[in-house]
Amino acid sequence: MNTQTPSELPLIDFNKEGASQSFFDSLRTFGFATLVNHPLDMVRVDRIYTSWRDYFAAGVGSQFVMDPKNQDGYVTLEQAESAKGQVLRDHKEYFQFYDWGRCPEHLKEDLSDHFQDCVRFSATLLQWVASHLPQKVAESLSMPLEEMIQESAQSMLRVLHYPPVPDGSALPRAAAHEDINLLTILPASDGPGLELQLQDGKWIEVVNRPSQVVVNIGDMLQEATGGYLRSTTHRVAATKTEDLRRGRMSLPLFLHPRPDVVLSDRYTANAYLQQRLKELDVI
Ligand SMILES: O=C(O)CCC(=O)C(=O)O
Ligand SMILES: [Fe+2]
Repeated sequence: MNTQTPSELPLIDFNKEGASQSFFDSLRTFGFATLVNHPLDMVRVDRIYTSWRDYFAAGVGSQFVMDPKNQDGYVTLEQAESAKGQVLRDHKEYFQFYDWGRCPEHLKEDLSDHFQDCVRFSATLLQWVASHLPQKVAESLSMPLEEMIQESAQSMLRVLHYPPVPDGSALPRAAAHEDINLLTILPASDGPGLELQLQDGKWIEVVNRPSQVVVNIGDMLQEATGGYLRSTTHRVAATKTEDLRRGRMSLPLFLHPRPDVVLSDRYTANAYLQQRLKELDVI
């Protein structure tokens, strides 16, 4: 029997019979799954990239600077997080959008519509995950997975801009890290660079197809399933100079449970999040 992990992510058709099983298997093997024919509007995603690229280029007004208490708003290159254990900051700027949070009026409709679509889509994906968990793991959950996100004000959409990296510089775009949340919904970026780490330590490319959406497991889902579903280390690491000379946009939706949701004997979602934000030095 070949027990080696395959080295390429399968491309899963969201509407095909058996999609939920393929999705689950891919998450279990890679911590990542790639879907096509999904319900997200990719024309809108492209529009978001174009309008936000212009918005960042023009300079973000001080009224939108990130508020450390609420976490909504714009984070500058100088304030950007560094991945856990890293010294260098990631070379990125971003805007953290919550459905209750601040947003420039002319950019709000697309962002808000995309946010709502992602949350609806995620509920289906969480049902898919739940339907394939071994009984013992399913029974250990404090509540059904899709209930954990109902009425959650914590889910966050991040409009990310990685500016061109100067030739010869070693600035990381996004250094190796794991996501904190339950699931991350990542529609295709406008350029390559995303890589994930297999369990044997090898890095593989997450091929960037314009129509796809990538879904990955975050640490909270790992915690809630007692490690049955693992959150996978990933990074944005363009290696070609021509890619680094170009900026890059991406739009991850970090799906969070309500703060009071019990993830495990050790953590509520809120206790977990506060601990991780402290480690990242953002609070
Ligand atoms: O930009 C990307 O493609 C991925 C970003 C990412 O992993 C993150 O922001 O957590
Ligand atoms: Fe990530």
